[in-house]
Amino acid sequence: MKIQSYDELLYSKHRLSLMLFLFLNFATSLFSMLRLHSTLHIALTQPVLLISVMCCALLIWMILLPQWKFPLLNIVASIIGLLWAWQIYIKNEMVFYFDGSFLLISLLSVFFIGAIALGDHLLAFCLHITPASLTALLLDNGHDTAMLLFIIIMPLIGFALHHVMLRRRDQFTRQLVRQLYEEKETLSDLSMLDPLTGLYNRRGLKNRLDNILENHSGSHFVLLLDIDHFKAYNDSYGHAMGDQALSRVSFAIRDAVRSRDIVARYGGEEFLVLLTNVNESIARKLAERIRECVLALEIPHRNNKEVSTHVTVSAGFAPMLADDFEAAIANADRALYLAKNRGRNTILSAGELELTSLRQPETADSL
Ligand SMILES: Nc1nc2c(ncn2[C@@H]2O[C@H](COP(=O)(O)OP(=O)(O)OP(=O)(O)O)[C@@H](O)[C@H]2O)c(=O)[nH]1
Repeated sequence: MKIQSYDELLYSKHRLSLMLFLFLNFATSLFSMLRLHSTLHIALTQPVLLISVMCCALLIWMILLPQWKFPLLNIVASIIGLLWAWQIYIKNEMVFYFDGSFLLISLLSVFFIGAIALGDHLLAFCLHITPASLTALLLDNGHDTAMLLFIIIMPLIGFALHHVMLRRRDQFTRQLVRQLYEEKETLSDLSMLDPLTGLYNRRGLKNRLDNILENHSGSHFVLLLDIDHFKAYNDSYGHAMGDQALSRVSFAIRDAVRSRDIVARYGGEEFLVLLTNVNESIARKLAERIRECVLALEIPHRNNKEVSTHVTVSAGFAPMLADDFEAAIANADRALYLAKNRGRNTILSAGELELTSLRQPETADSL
């Protein structure tokens, strides 16, 4: 789960709270109307009518437009709180004998709705209960002030504590989600790297390639490099020294190219460099620079005598035409094969390969 989806979860909780709040107020207002008619035979009061119409309209709106964002909880809570305060004021005038119980019951019903629907929303809860609480305290004229204050203050303390706990839990969950997400990213990054050389592996290369093909439309070249006589190197210096040589060569390759080029370990002692936004002459210069840098490492290689006394690489490169990566690799591989045949420590392009194959029939004709 990402932070965004956690926020979406919180938002849907917020939306449900608002819907429950509207429903409870709508039901209470209807109940209040029915009682007024049946027992006291008094006409409908304006605040109750407004509450029922407003709640009903908002509920229908929310049901019909589920995708609509409704950051309305605080506003709706304060408006309905004011309307209930108005209703308490009007109804208080109609109560014949004042014994304080009407105010207590009215206040309790306002708190009851707030407690059920706004338990997780301290501000909305306070906005909802404040008008009714102040109205009840004013109308009470000091008769039952202690009882009213008790009814007001106790839930407030409870909700404030509950709110602090919720905030902590929320912070903890956010931190946990963020941490898990970062760890997932790290693991995903690691799964794209070759542990010995720190270069991209095939998976990482594929990932970067997709990215490049999506965002850069320039001309790209694929360069395949292979360490010369590496089997012989392993045989005479041992596998551990072979690993060290591989690691040093990979650093040299990374250093020789530009930061925007993608360097990957493509096979055991084979490397692939994706040269982005280059023409053939720059691609050749970069390949040549790699060859020189590897040679300049001066890693002794006594079984490479026909080429050098140090570790060398051969390379073949080819343009990536029409974003066809596989075709470019196949062409670069053929050029690499020919570079090996031409004595190693050599660089050849796919273009030169074609020229060579064109010249061969000519040579045959002249013979
Ligand atoms: N030390 C070490 N050796 C490796 C690793 N991966 C591949 N190799 C060795 O690289 C050698 C590749 O040998 P070959 O494919 O025969 O090619 P080569 O000896 O380099 O000869 P040419 O490519 O024709 O110059 C094999 O001996 C593999 O064991 C590795 O991670 N560490």
